[in-house]
Amino acid sequence: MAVICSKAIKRHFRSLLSPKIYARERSCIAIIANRLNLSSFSKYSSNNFSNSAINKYFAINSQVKAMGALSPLDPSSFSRPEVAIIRHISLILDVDFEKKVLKGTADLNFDVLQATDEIILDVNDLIIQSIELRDGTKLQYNTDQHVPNFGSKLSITLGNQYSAGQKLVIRIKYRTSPSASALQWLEPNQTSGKKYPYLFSQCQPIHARSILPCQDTPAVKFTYDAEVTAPEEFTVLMSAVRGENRNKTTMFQQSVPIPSYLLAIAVGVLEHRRLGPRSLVWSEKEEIERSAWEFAETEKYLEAAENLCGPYQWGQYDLLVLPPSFPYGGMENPCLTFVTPTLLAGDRSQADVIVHEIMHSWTGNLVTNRNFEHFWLNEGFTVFLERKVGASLIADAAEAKRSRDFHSLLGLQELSETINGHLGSSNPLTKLVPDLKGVHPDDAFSRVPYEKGSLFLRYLEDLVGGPEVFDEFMRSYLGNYQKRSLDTDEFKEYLLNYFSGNQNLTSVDWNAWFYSSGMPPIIPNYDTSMTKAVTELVAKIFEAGTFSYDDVKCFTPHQMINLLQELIDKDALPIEKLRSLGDAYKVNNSKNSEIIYRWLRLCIRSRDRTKLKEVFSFVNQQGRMKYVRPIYRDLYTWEDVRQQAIDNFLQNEPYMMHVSAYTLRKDLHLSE
Ligand SMILES: CC/C=C\C/C=C\C[C@@H](O)/C=C/C=C/C=C\[C@@H](O)CCCC(=O)O
Ligand SMILES: [Zn+2]
Repeated sequence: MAVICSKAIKRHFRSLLSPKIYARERSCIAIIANRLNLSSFSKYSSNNFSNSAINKYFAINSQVKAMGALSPLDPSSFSRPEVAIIRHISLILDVDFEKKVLKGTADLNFDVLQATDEIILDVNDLIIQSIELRDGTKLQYNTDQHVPNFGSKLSITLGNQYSAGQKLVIRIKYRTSPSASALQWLEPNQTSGKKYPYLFSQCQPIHARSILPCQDTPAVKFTYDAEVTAPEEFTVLMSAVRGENRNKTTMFQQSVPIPSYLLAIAVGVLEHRRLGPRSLVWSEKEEIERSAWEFAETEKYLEAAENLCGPYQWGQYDLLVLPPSFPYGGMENPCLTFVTPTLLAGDRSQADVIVHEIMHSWTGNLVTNRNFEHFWLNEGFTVFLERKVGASLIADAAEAKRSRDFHSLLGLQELSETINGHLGSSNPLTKLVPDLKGVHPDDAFSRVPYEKGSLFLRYLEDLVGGPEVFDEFMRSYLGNYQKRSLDTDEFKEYLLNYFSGNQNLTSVDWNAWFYSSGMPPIIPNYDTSMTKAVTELVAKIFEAGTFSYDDVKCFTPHQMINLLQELIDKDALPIEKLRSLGDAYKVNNSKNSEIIYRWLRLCIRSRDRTKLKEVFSFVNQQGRMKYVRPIYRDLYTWEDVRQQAIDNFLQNEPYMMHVSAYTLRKDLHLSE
């Protein structure tokens, strides 16, 4: 159908345009023809092909032309690192809370790899003031048409031909825009102290280009230093080792090469407490004691991680507890993990998020996906290692194995909800390695790379002989690819070479694992002893009408999560039954956000209107997308409250981070 459609569209344009224009636009028409679906085509092929349709064609045309400039190596970047690659960036930033802008000077240090007289970078929403060489020679530059969400291609003319092997430093003076997609500028009333504003960034996947002109692809890794000036009362933190602070200016140094998505900055009125020899926890004063208690075991996790993966290479490992609008559980910014305050459960039950972020110090941060189609190499490996390290903290070997398998089963449960519930099993975004041409990585984000990826590694581990051999392989892989980026094919080749005598690997259907949509082709034989009690209780819940705290009093917080998630996957319970379950199992007054989130979803599913106030207050008080997005999607399916959900979103949108507003608009069908 696609071929017929594409040929028909080409024929149609040929009949409409003059031969001269058709010849000029031919290659663009071919791209458009391959991208448009049949329903869009019918708009173009209607008999009264109006002026507005022609205008629309030219608008699409120039956008497709601009998108055609995206790199063949990374579908999310315009840059051309194969020509000249950034090795180091020196940044000078001035934080202006009044105007909500960063004023910056970036010295980009390149190694030229191919003869060239041009450098191409990614920018989004930046105001460029000047571009010059180190000797002050001004350079000409051009910013191409803006492609929504991808930004623009910035082409810099060097004036002279540079040859392979030469070094080149380009100085760019610029300003960010108040709407920079990587930055959230918080008003004082969005902070705990309510007195000072706050700034934080989220560059993953492709938002660094809204903070500085760069090669915004994880194929490129660079070291950086920075000098950041902010008003007196504020502390500036970055994804780097913090140096001295003089005259409102703080110095930073990151001497391990990082991809652009790991650049990070936070500026607020902050306090800190020591957690261990290489760790501080930072937050506003109001959260600092709770944070220091919740994350007190950080050094223990770091040591367990080092036992598995080798020495921690980043020097410092600090935590920053952000204001509630931070959109993720955690972000693995090097030297300084960013975390949501929803982790402050008061029982250390969300320590797995900290272990996850620590494991990124090896997988993701040292060994990095080449582009976001291979995101599973970051996240699947990290989840896999997180569960190994989590288990290694349990003294009893049999219990450790049971616990590892239990957490894998929880992951499988989330994967199943994502694939069978939310995305649909034929959705191409359920492939382990999706095609991201024309797809923004934020639109592709789901649990799939995390859980399908880690499950695949567990399948391989079982196949090659278990943890003893596979742990050795992991260390070899990490050593080989550290400070580099790779793709899925390179991983496969490395594994097959490493285990070259192992016949079991001949049975792996690589194509199915990497490129089939839906659930994984094979599910490992996990130990179900910790889910058994939950499965039995679920059966009882659907039969019995009465509940007692005795049913769950021996459950760990994660078994409680397992139970609620099981109920989410089943038919909605009648309201009265759900209410008495909530009272008996004391979920109504839980402090654990993982439990509250699932409980509120169950209440929505049972259409309990009396819980709506609590539901809206939960989504308005914190912005962790893992919670907020499924709740809004559930509310959208409840027709009677759909408009209320949309109104609530629109009212709160101005206080959300870019990525939250962007994805929620789609979840609520307010944008495509
Ligand atoms: C195949 C997937 C394709 C693209 C995804 C690439 C980037 C995803 C982008 O949207 C950014 C993700 C950032 C994630 C940061 C932290 C997460 O690990 C948090 C997980 C959810 C949570 O616990 O809140
Ligand atoms: Zn992660």
